[in-house]
Amino acid sequence: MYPIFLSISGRRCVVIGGGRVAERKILSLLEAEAHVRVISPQLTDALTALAAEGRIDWLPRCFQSSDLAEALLVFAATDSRYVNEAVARAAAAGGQLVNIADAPELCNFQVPAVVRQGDLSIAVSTNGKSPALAARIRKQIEADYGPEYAVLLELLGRIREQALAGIADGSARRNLFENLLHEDILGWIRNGQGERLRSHLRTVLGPDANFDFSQPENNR
Ligand SMILES: C[C@@]1(CC(=O)O)c2cc3[nH]c(cc4nc(cc5[nH]c(cc(n2)[C@H]1CCC(=O)O)[C@@](C)(CC(=O)O)[C@@H]5CCC(=O)O)C(CC(=O)O)=C4CCC(=O)O)c(CCC(=O)O)c3CC(=O)O
Ligand SMILES: NC(=O)C1=CN([C@@H]2O[C@H](COP(=O)(O)OP(=O)(O)OC[C@H]3O[C@@H](n4cnc5c(N)ncnc54)[C@H](O)[C@@H]3O)[C@@H](O)[C@H]2O)C=CC1
Repeated sequence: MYPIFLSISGRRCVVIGGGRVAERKILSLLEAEAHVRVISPQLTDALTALAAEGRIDWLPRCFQSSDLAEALLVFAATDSRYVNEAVARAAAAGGQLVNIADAPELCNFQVPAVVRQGDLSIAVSTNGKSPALAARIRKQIEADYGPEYAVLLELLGRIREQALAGIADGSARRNLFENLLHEDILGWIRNGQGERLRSHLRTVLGPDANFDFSQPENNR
């Protein structure tokens, strides 16, 4: 398996089945701003509400192979092995990316367990050997990666954008990015030591740096 982070905003994703597993997949697709179409005779209450609000398209019927047209990603999450296999075959015929809920061997992509803090994402895969272990590891990681990572990334992202535009020398830029990551920087953010953080940034960026230092403190 080759790990990537995919931009699916505004892209059509088709989910066959509307039960508990389909619901979990659909909620994460909506978080990524996908255009979700669900094909299933029945939906969970949460999915029924999303369909009523127009946040997902619902075709209240059984799967037909023509349903996969224009889908970037295809998910089969029915309780019928036979239907899920038919979805896998139709997707393979169209060369599409497909996830089959009850058959890891028919998936050409699997959904990882994910920890998020702002722009930081940490994804865990067990290659289908134990989703329960993936979920356990996700919870352990979550305990170690608090909101200070989101604040730090927001800050580093802004500094990096300015450095990419303003510092022509690549090795000088790399040194700067390394030096920014002081071993105590997360602690300063976590503990609200804004003055200590700003003084470090001034040291690394230089006294003349024209940079707005306000965000990390406000974000706490
Ligand atoms: C191959 C894969 C395909 C895919 O779905 O992409 C797949 C397949 C199957 N899952 C099954 C069972 C469970 N799946 C979960 C939960 C999650 N499953 C997810 C991913 C994946 N599941 C992919 C592999 C990822 C990997 O291993 O790294 C997560 C990470 C992501 C997500 O789905 O969003 C999400 C946790 C999210 C989180 O908590 O962070 C739980 C726990 C629960 O429900 O709480 C159980 C019950 C406990 C257990 O069985 O371990 C079964 C057997 C069904 C049966 O018994 O019949 C199959 C089919 C089979 O194995 O044959
Ligand atoms: N990949 C994963 O993370 C997990 C996968 N599973 C597997 O996922 C499958 C689904 O599990 P649940 O969501 O709990 O089942 P469920 O019984 O809650 O939902 C099944 C859904 O499939 C729909 N359906 C049935 N036939 C259909 C057809 N011909 N066309 C379209 N939709 C159809 C039903 O209307 C229902 O909405 C099971 O095979 C289960 O073993 C279970 C747990 C986790």
